[in-house]
Amino acid sequence: MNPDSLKREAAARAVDLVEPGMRLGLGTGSTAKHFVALLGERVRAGLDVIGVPTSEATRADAEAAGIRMSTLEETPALDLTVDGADEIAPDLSAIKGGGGALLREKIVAAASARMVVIADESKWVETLGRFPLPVEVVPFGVAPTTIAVEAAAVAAGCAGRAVLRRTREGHAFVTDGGHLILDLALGRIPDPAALAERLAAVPGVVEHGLFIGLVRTAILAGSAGIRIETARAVRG
Ligand SMILES: O=C[C@H](O)[C@H](O)[C@H](O)COP(=O)(O)O
Repeated sequence: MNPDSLKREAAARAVDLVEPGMRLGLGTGSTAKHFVALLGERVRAGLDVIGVPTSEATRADAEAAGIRMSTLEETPALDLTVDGADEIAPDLSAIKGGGGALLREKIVAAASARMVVIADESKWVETLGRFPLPVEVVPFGVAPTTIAVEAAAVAAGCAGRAVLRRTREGHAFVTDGGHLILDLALGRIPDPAALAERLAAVPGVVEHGLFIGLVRTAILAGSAGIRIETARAVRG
């Protein structure tokens, strides 16, 4: 099965978790896109749910699929968020933000009683860090912020270059919130919690793509079928 079919399999399993009346956080990326499409099919067949999108791209997809949309202002507490991930470790800590949506994704996930990550099995890793960690920063002072982000990594026991994300056309990539993304290539993150704390303390950093203690369930699709991993204890 090709990776896109696996993503769809994982998304289909997550749709089975949706119950009538649920307030849903809708993730961003190629895997979450399958979830939105499949959810749309259920909605058009009569399922009543409300969705809060994690990006403008997802908002457009969800609206096109016929899903009733809301905002966190109108609906500040959500029942379930289903989103993709760039890497997931055995403790269900994750790296997100490959599509640049990490800030809204984290806000939506934190407002949800439950976060489920859907992915093909290639995203499962023993240790986070092979995927460059996205760090969302304000444009003002991006040069010193970049230096401080690299120093934060060293202080947290890892090291690597932070590179400004660019579009294919060579322009700086700008997030839905009007910020920039630094991709921090570390190879391996021995202590994600320590790195998260260090990055959060850097002036100019808006958010980082380490999701720690947020993911409750990971639905992983592989050639041998679906595997479900559940966090033992999250958020105390
Ligand atoms: O910013 C993007 C998100 O965090 C995505 O959920 C993540 O990059 C995974 O995307 P995909 O399902 O396309 O691999």
